[in-house]
Amino acid sequence: MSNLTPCVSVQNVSKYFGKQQVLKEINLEILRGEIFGLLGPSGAGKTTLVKELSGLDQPTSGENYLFNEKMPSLELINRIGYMAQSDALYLELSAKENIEFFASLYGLKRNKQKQRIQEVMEMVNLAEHLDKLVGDYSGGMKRRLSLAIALLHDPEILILDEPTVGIDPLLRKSIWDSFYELNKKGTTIIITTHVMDEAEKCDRLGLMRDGSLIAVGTPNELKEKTNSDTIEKAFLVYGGVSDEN
Ligand SMILES: Nc1ncnc2c1ncn2[C@@H]1O[C@H](COP(=O)(O)OP(=O)(O)OP(=O)(O)O)[C@@H](O)[C@H]1O
Repeated sequence: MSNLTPCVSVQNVSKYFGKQQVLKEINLEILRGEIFGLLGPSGAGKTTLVKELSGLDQPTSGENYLFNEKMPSLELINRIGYMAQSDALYLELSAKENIEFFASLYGLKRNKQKQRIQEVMEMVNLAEHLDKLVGDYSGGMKRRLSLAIALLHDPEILILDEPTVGIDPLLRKSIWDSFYELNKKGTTIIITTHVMDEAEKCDRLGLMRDGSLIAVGTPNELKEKTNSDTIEKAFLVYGGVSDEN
């Protein structure tokens, strides 16, 4: 649960790719210790926004701050864990070699590496598959390995771009259990999704459409304010689409 101190502040952020405006004057604060979900259809701008928060891209105008530091900031790299939508893994190497590579990038000390790698691989249920070539992993296994890599350095903010795509419901539940576990220990989690049941698991949600943040609140607030019994219906109301016809 959050302690009401913002750790992320998005201030008047707009982003253009050529002439296309994909983020439209976004203002948002994410609190320390919360699980914050960005929900919206494909193309809404979720990935663009989380990439900026991870320091991988920059706004055309406006500013993003993490821990009061303007992004992108090299100094913050070790405090952020980012899991991209597509896996950035070396298919011709084993999972162990992949994860060791990232552990060295993060500067994890040799004696700590082994223990930490074991911990995160157990968390995502892959400890038995450490020596397998990643090229032989299934899609879901690759997602889980990417998640393990994002967790390696025990980041204070974990930014996850559709982390459970291609993962079966049972494993999705166990991965969400790990998120809750990390969150209990104080990790702030920012997650993009277009899965409604996943949105319900977040402390607060930001609803995005066509580059705009159209509403922010707890799942219950969003439903109550729109007289809706589901987040999906609330989304339609905020988006200006009535579902009654
Ligand atoms: N590097 C880029 N160059 C040009 N256009 C881009 C680039 N990255 C994203 N876009 C465009 O920006 C818009 C928003 O894309 P973005 O990936 O942020 O959406 P999203 O909400 O994450 O969608 P999805 O759920 O499909 O990942 C899309 O129209 C996309 O085509």
